[in-house]
Amino acid sequence: MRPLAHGAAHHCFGCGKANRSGLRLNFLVSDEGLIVCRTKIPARFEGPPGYVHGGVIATLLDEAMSKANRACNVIAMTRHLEVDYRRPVPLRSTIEITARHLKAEGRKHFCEAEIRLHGETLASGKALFIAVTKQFLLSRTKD
Ligand SMILES: CCCCCCCCCCCC(=O)SCCNC(=O)CCNC(=O)[C@H](O)C(C)(C)COP(=O)(O)OP(=O)(O)OC[C@H]1O[C@@H](n2cnc3c(N)ncnc32)[C@H](O)[C@@H]1OP(=O)(O)O
Repeated sequence: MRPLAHGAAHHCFGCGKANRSGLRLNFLVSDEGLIVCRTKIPARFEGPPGYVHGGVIATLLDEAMSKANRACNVIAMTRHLEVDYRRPVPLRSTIEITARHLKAEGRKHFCEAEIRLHGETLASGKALFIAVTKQFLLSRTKD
């Protein structure tokens, strides 16, 4: 596994190093394109007492899948996301988030992701991403 180089999105809520309120996730990538992130989610992202907020769980899955696209040199935005909340995700425990790019059909890219704790799958997700140009993605950065 090697560190996945990030793009220009330094303020990204998921991975931006300059976003002090964000999750500041770090991702690894394998030679086969598998994305892995091991992290502890701080208490400020609480939903149910002691557990991660469901919206944040969706963010973790979405972020990991977007990195799976990136590992394929694809810049894409999430068009459709589905999440299975199987078990609550505890705060402050080292969870493992994995994601992979499954297939592409034109601009459509299909990915899947999981969050695990001690080998048990707590949440999983699938998403459809649509490839966009860098110009489209950065078109609002000067506002
Ligand atoms: C600098 C580097 C930094 C790199 C930084 C990288 C940042 C990554 C961001 C991380 C992920 C995010 O959080 S992104 C943030 C959350 N997402 C968003 O805000 C996206 C908002 N949505 C949009 O702006 C737009 O919908 C787009 C751009 C995604 C797509 O618009 P579009 O180009 O008009 O395409 P659209 O027609 O809607 O859909 C394309 C195709 O998908 C099909 N399609 C649509 N929905 C479905 C569906 N549920 N199941 C199957 N297929 C579907 C359509 O039929 C169509 O098929 P066909 O007719 O073509 O066959």
